[in-house]
Amino acid sequence: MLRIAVPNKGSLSDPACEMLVEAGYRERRDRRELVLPDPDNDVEFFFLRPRDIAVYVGSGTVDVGITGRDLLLDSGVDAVEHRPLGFARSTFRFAAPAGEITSLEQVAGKRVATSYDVLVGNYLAEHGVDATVVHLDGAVESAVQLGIADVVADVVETGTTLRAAGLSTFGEPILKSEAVLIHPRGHEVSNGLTVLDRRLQGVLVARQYVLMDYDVPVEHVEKAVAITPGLESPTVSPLHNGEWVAVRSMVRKEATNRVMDELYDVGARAILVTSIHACRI
Ligand SMILES: Nc1ncnc2c1ncn2[C@@H]1O[C@H](COP(=O)(O)OP(=O)(O)OP(=O)(O)O)[C@@H](O)[C@H]1O
Ligand SMILES: O=P(O)(O)OC[C@H]1O[C@H](OP(=O)(O)OP(=O)(O)O)[C@H](O)[C@@H]1O
Ligand SMILES: [Mg+2]
Repeated sequence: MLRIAVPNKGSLSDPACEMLVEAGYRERRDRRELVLPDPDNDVEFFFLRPRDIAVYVGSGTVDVGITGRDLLLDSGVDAVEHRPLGFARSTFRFAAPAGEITSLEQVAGKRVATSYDVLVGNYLAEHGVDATVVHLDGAVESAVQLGIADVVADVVETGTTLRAAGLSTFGEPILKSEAVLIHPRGHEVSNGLTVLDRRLQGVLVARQYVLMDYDVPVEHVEKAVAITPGLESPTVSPLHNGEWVAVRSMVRKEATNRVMDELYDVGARAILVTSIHACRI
């Protein structure tokens, strides 16, 4: 039975649970439930603090987990990323009062407040910057105003929290993060993990693609399929009226309207778009 660690709180928790349900796993009914057996799918879920998940996975006490790339790197444990999961996207950045500190070099000798000491300490060391890391549990944006630090290093999504605290980012992002599926380093990939991974990949593809159907005159079919090449190759079916064919293809969701316009321009008609509920690629 595959043991899977899932965040029980915070930004990662709800989208992780939604993704697992979409992938066909059992749903947690009560947020206080910490262990959820799912014998039908031969897995068992453990709901753990997001920051602890890499520690459990690294120690091999659970087989696989969902956490943030930033949390994985900050944990310093022997676990590796198996697949990015496309949610809880953020950057990890330095910030300081607008105009006061504008480059990484200027961080030398300063105090940097963060909840991610290892991540920040490693980054500073790699860039030859000698600074003091001040550990805080959260709400680090207030650290400068309250005088405990000169700079903060934290998760930035929209930047609203930083702006509200009068801080501006500077330097390159330390990291681009998102939720990731992780497993212990050097671990043989089990059949259970392969199935979980394929299911999650199915959810990602179903979210990223739509199915597009259209009719096109035979003489324009090559131009049309060049616009919708699909993953392998589009399906082209005969129509009762032999001068036309029907085409079905997967198209990236964000390109839907551009592709429909282009198809229309080459003579396609009756262009229909449907969402993909589930898939195995
Ligand atoms: N606003 C956000 N947008 C996207 N991802 C975020 C955001 N805030 C935190 N994260 C991600 O969530 C993970 C942090 O987990 P953490 O336990 O700190 O949750 P949290 O969302 O900060 O909740 P809480 O502060 O209530 O515990 C990291 O991977 C981080 O990148
Ligand atoms: O760029 P934004 O869209 O404003 O989002 C980023 C903020 O979200 C998270 O904070 P959270 O609410 O989890 O509080 P915390 O600092 O206590 O973890 C993160 O730590 C940032 O503070
Ligand atoms: Mg937080």
